[in-house]
Amino acid sequence: MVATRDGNFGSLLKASESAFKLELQQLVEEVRSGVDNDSAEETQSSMSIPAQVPVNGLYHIRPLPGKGQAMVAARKIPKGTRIIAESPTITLPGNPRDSAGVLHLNQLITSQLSNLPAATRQQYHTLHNNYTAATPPIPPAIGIARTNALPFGHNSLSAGVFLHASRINHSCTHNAENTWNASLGKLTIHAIRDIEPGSEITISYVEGFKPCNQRQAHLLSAFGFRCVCERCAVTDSKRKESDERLRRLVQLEEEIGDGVGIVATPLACLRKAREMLRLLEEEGLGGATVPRVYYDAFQVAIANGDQARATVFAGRWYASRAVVEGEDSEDAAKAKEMMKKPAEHRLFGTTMKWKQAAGKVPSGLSEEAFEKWLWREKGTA
Ligand SMILES: C[S@@+](CC[C@H](N)C(=O)[O-])C[C@H]1O[C@@H](n2cnc3c(N)ncnc32)[C@H](O)[C@@H]1O
Repeated sequence: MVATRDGNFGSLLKASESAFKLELQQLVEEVRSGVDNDSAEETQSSMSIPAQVPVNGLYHIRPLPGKGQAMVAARKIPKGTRIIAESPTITLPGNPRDSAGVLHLNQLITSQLSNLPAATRQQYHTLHNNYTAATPPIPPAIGIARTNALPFGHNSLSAGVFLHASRINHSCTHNAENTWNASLGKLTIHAIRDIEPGSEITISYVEGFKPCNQRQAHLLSAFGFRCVCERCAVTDSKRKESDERLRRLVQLEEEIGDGVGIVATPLACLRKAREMLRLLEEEGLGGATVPRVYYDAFQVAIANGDQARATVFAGRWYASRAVVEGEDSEDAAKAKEMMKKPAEHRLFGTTMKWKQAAGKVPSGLSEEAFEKWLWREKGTA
């Protein structure tokens, strides 16, 4: 069911006790300030109402031992569900942790906060501040921005602080992914695995394929905690295996990304893409890299004139992108277009080495045989 903001607020008012009047007033302002959810059953404030009341029917925000506040699933959240779509409370032109101009940053944040309702301002100041003991001291508004800023997309310089999404803790085996939806102008959080009721909803604070010690160093210096997730709290030999997979993922990503292999050694490129998918699965990383790899495989096929395989890869690119960002994301729309018209891609026919019409996707094959065909294993055309 799609909930409207007014509708949610109206039902909350009816349900409220007078003791919550002030908090509900804060809630009005908070809801107006931009928390939204496509699949929401109800939208409620996590910070101003009792913790046992689920927000949007999907999650609670409540404390967890050793982690401060956390976002916890209120019911089973299937893979691909949009858990939240939220407007930033404040926006920042760059990563506030990189910023040298503390005075300028403080002015930027305080001037945005001063334009917000008092309750939203108050809520901003309840967010976690990991920099209270910094030397030299830094203003709380900046400490909060540094602790809670989430980027507006992969490699984006801009970032924002969010009243709900910024409560999501980190895990290296995160079950949700944060992305910026440019057409909505909102940050979205999607479940990238099924999430059981009562389980914590987590995202990754670490970019790329960093080995365990680098992840730990970053999390400790930027966020002040030691990660004890299932990928970090393992035996030395398991950690070595994991680090080796990550090293190989970095290498494969670089090799595929150089662009030359797509036409010079396309078969090797396809093998590398397939190996990446296998390693990602072994590492339990089901996030935004998966659609990127399928896009690479799509490009290999289409650059060499194979519209049949390109169609299938575009379908997988689309499906995996829709899981992490939703069907309304720009990249999902592009993938959908390529599924229908692969020959319209700019690389189509760079060579016609693998020329094949779109209608030549084989039917009636077993799953195994289909995969062999798709990845051009020996003996398949
Ligand atoms: C963006 S905030 C997340 C919400 C925060 N827990 C709160 O209470 O508002 C980041 C901070 O949460 C805590 N945190 C996040 N992930 C954690 C984890 N896996 N283990 C322990 N603390 C974590 C750290 O204190 C970190 O600086």
